[in-house]
Amino acid sequence: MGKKLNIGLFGFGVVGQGLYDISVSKNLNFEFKKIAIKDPSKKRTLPESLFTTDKEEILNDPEINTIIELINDAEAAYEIVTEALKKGKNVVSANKKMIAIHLKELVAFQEEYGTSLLYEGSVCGSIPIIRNLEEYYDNELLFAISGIFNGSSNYILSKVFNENQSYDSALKKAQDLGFAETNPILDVGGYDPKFKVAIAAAHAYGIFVNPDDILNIGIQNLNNNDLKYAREKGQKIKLVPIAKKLNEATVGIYVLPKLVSKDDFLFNVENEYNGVSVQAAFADQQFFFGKGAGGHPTGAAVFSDISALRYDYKYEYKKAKQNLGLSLDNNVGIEVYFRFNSAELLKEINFNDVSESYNSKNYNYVVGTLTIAELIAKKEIILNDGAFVAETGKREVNH
Ligand SMILES: NC(=O)C1=CN([C@@H]2O[C@H](COP(=O)(O)OP(=O)(O)OC[C@H]3O[C@@H](n4cnc5c(N)ncnc54)[C@H](OP(=O)(O)O)[C@@H]3O)[C@@H](O)[C@H]2O)C=CC1
Ligand SMILES: N[C@@H](CC=O)C(=O)O
Repeated sequence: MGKKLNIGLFGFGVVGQGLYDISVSKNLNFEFKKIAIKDPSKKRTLPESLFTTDKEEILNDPEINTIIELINDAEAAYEIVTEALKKGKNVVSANKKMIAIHLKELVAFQEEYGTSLLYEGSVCGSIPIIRNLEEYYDNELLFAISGIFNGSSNYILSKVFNENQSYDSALKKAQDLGFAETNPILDVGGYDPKFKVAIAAAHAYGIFVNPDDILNIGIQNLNNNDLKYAREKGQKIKLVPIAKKLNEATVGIYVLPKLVSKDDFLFNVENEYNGVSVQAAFADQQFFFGKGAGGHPTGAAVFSDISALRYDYKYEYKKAKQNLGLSLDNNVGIEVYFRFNSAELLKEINFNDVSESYNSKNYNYVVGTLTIAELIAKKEIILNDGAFVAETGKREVNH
């Protein structure tokens, strides 16, 4: 049955409540001793005596040996998680922003204080990708890991593409269903999948990358012309993060919308579902599919981490310990569909070549190749123009 866990839970929102619902369905020898929340005036589904707004009441309780951090504030989460690890408490978190920004330091804290931090729910909700990267692919050379890592933006894309709903109403539904981050620009702007791919890259390649160095352009400027372009080509638009090995020394990591064809597994990943494609040297391509957002799917991943802590499970960061010496390189060439409003913007963008160009009063685009570094340099003016960029995925461009 494993050792008894006395749990201090932080956060009783979508995921916290989802976790609680799951926990009452099975006796795993753990108990929620206290739950920290922010707003004491909110109505709760559990007795008031279980709740506190004082984090120290939990962190200083010697009986509480396990902290589950499920709050919607990355900075406060960092304080809670580091204090818990330093006090010898094991932690489960689903806070991808906090983990991606601080991962290197969090690994060091685990080693220094002999504690364990697990975060399966932080990457692609219910899909057990971190444990698979850690345990199953520990000795496998990985060429790439990519897919759909954000439930909200995929939900929006499904609704606008398949059901002709408006972008705004689809976003509102994703928020109402509890899929979206408190600030939804994290979802639609590609920040959330960037945090997730940065975490996955640490386990796939042993590199700890500052998320600020990774390109993220999302679906925030998508319009009907972009949808029409994809439909005419029999394709769909998906928001796709990728981490891919470029050579013996470098890895390319970025998040961009992508035009995907019927023969791509991602084509049929709809709504809040996520899909993770792993391209490995010997196993070849493998595909993981499951719900990427929502209280119960994410709660299930958190529940599995809690269960693993009963047996003192820790990530070993095996790829990082292999000292592969890999680093991020943004000098990656890609082909993009680039729809823009102002001709001035196009003049600012350094394309290596342009294979297709269309101009009319209300719709202008080019298809051409450029580097991720160029998109990073011009990201602000691209977004301010209302331009939309999507990788075509058709041409492998040498870098
Ligand atoms: N929703 C999803 O599908 C998924 C979410 N995640 C991640 O899980 C985490 C939680 O998300 P979610 O449940 O959706 O968020 P919610 O907004 O639904 O809930 C957040 C909870 O955190 C509490 N809270 C906020 N600040 C503090 C604080 N300083 N101390 C104590 N409690 C605090 C809130 O309290 P109060 O109730 O008083 O407002 C609330 O109960 C986030 O990191 C998110 O990115 C990960 C995967 C999927
Ligand atoms: N906002 C996130 C929640 C899960 O990580 C998403 O939509 O995927």
